[in-house]
Amino acid sequence: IFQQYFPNHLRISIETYFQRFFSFLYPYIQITFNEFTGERFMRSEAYAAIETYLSSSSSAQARRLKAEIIKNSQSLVLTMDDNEEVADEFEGVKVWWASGKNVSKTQTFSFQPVPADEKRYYKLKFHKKHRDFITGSYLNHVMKEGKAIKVRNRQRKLYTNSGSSWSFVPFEHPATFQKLAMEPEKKREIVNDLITFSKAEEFYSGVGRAWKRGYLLYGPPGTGKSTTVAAMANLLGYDIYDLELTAVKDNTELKKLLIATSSKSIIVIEDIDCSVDLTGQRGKKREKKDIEENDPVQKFTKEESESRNSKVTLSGLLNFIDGLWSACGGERLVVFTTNYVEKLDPALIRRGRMDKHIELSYCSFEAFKVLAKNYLKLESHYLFSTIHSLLDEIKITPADVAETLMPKIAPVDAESCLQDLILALEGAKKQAGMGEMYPNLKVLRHHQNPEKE
Ligand SMILES: Nc1ncnc2c1ncn2[C@@H]1O[C@H](COP(=O)(O)OP(=O)(O)OP(=O)(O)O)[C@@H](O)[C@H]1O
Ligand SMILES: [Mg+2]
Repeated sequence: IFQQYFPNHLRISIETYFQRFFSFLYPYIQITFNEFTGERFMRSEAYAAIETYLSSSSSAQARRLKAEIIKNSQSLVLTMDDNEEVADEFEGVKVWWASGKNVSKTQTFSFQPVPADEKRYYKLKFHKKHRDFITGSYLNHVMKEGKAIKVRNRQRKLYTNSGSSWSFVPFEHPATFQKLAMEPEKKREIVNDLITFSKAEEFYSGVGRAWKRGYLLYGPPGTGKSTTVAAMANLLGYDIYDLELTAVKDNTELKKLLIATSSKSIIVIEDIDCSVDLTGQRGKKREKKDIEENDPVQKFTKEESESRNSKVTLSGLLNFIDGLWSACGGERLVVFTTNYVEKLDPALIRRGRMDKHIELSYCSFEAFKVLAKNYLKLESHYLFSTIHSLLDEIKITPADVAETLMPKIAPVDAESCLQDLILALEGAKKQAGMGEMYPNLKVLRHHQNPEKE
């Protein structure tokens, strides 16, 4: 009726006045965040951040939810369904979020049903007196929090290098510091160091250093070096880049790999002493240093040609650790593990490159108690005192202790496991004694049955 009886120009001005009048009375402001903006196939970053941000409050408030599987089919995430509304409060200001979708049918002729083109959006509604606060601090908070939740929820990855690129599998190692057999004091120190590092972005930029930290884990085989790396990744929620140096062609490829790593990650080089020929390279490095003092240009060309036709060198590795870091931002840990710390070049492990040196050693009684609790659910036992005095005398790795404590029959018989451990320790003690008496005698290890010896 309105369209029929009012002339066109009158209709437009009535509509405009009506809208003005309405917005004068209506005290709220709305902002729409569309899922797709501009390029049809680029999902809006803001929309994704809002979706994750709202997933926590919406699962408590909304009546209709959408479920989605993330983390490699392991956990469900709930977000609000279309046309739902949830309220949120930030620093005492209340806002409302509503979800919705616009459906536009595509006009193509086909016998098969064409899926409708759905455009989802979130609408934010707030009182107009909070305009500056909402468009400033509140939306910043939403974006930041949304991204942080996404990082927490993501499936973490374990990368390995193949050629000059990384390939990955989901990282699902269950190791935690809680379960790690180590003196409590040392454990606390490492955990504090890691957490301080992960929160120290401002400190690092304040003192003008790249946000990275180097750890050197050393100790005999089976003392938990690799397990500690996994526990570090789990504690901080980082990805792991397991760098196999022997598979890297040259220094250039090493740099390429480095640049391709992401922020919030641990770059591990296991058994660093076996990866590069450090003694050989040290000689070369000295020679190079002499040249450098005499003729910098000649030194440069020599290094260039060396890096092009040889394998990874010590100097390449050193550049890898500190040369390029400042260029690619973000937090990173570099971890080296080795069985022979004394074999390493001092240049490689000086402070500033490897900031923290952690020795992982044979199993102490404190460490044993953690293992007994993990494997046998034992807090105390009358055999503990015997084990305590044996552990003070005998060097045995946590891996060997863990092996004796592994349940071999069901139901678990804790006492027989502890007896096994005592036998193993006594066997080792006997061996050590024989070794002292006959230093040239090679004794085979029979942990389970020392009588055989
Ligand atoms: N400190 C520890 N706490 C708990 N478990 C441990 C510890 N040390 C070793 N283990 C157990 O022993 C096994 C071997 O440990 P891990 O691979 O971490 O040793 P490693 O020090 O990396 O040895 P390698 O030098 O041979 O690489 C692990 O599966 C783990 O279960
Ligand atoms: Mg290891």
